[in-house]
Amino acid sequence: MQGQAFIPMCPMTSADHLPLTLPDYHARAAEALQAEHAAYFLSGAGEGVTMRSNRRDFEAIGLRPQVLQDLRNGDTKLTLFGTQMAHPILVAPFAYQSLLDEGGETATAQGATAQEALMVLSAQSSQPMEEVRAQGGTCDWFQLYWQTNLDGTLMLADRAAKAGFQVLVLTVDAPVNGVRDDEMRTGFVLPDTVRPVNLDGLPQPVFDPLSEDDSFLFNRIAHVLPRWDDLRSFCEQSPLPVVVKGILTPEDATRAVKAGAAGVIVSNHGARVLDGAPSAISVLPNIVQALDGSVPVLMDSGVRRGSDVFKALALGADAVLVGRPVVCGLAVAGALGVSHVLRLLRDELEVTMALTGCRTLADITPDRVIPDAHRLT
Ligand SMILES: Cc1cc2nc3c(=O)[nH]c(=O)nc-3n(C[C@H](O)[C@H](O)[C@H](O)COP(=O)(O)O)c2cc1C
Ligand SMILES: CCCCCCC(=O)C(=O)O
Repeated sequence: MQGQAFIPMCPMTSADHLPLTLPDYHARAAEALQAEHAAYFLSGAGEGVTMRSNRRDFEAIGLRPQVLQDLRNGDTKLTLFGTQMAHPILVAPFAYQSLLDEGGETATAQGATAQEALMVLSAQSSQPMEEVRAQGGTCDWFQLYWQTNLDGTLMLADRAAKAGFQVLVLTVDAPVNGVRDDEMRTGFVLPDTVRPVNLDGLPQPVFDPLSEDDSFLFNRIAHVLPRWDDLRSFCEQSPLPVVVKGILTPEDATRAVKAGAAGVIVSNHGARVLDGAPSAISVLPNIVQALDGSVPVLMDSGVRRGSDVFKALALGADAVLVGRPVVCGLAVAGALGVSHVLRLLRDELEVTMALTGCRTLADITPDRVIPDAHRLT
């Protein structure tokens, strides 16, 4: 053997190796999913303008190293709504998880629990909320959309409270689906085996089949869409604190808090709704400033590395949520994949903290980042 090159029996190509990074998970998921499922889970609205901004604007933010800091006894802990959490990375609510892995939302909850990551269950879950909760663990928040009227929305909220969820997330940025070019091209439809089971029995909007209105949306759907007064009534009567998800301007953030929101999530829904909307990270600082510490501010959309978590925290977020990374973890390796992507994000956050001299989350202040790194010399 001496002097001979070692030739492995089974040479590993880049596609063969175990997924080691989040981009590996993304590549594997894109390859493994049927085209129409990849379109639903991985692509965004329109031509992907907002999708690209979500990444570009994170990448434009630089990090300021800090050396020789005392990092002993550091941690990534925080408290949100009275609950202590090991780190600030939450699993975003996303629909129809059984399309990705037969374990569905339960598998995601297991992976999240293994990493002490709080999970937000989507109302569009493919498994009953009680079954997912029955696993125990960290699936403690429930996300819902407005359900036609206040009674329907409260019905779902009361059921979530009875199931033991602790916080409700009301998503307000998708009163209608975005225009999803890729879904249209691939013809995505839900198969008969997967449906939003938690919505069974809730009021459905009644449309007049004989109406001659020429705009289906404005004339026949708008009357069941929520307005600010509805948010106020819901916050007043909700059995649990309500966090409003899908805020992109300081005006809407302030209005949501005035209406009773216990927190807001700055988000463009992972670029799935309004193509052309700004990235969440670019609007975060102004929203944080407008709310001035009155309620917790979370953010999502485009978080792909632990350093992105760090950047969002430096710009004022209390915590972040991740969607696609968990989608990919679940699609590639079920609960184990979810756990692995969350571990990678946690580790990267810790490494970023160490290299910027931050011992705790409180040390991650705005001066640790360079907002527009490309313009600075
Ligand atoms: C396939 C898919 C389904 C989603 N379903 C929901 C949902 O049911 N409710 C909701 O509030 N947000 C939903 N979202 C948006 C996520 O909660 C989150 O805002 C977004 O994924 C964050 O962006 P990221 O994927 O870039 O991390 C969904 C996202 C994806 C990718
Ligand atoms: C009217 C919007 C329902 C969408 C449910 C799932 C979701 O939020 C998504 O992004 O897809």
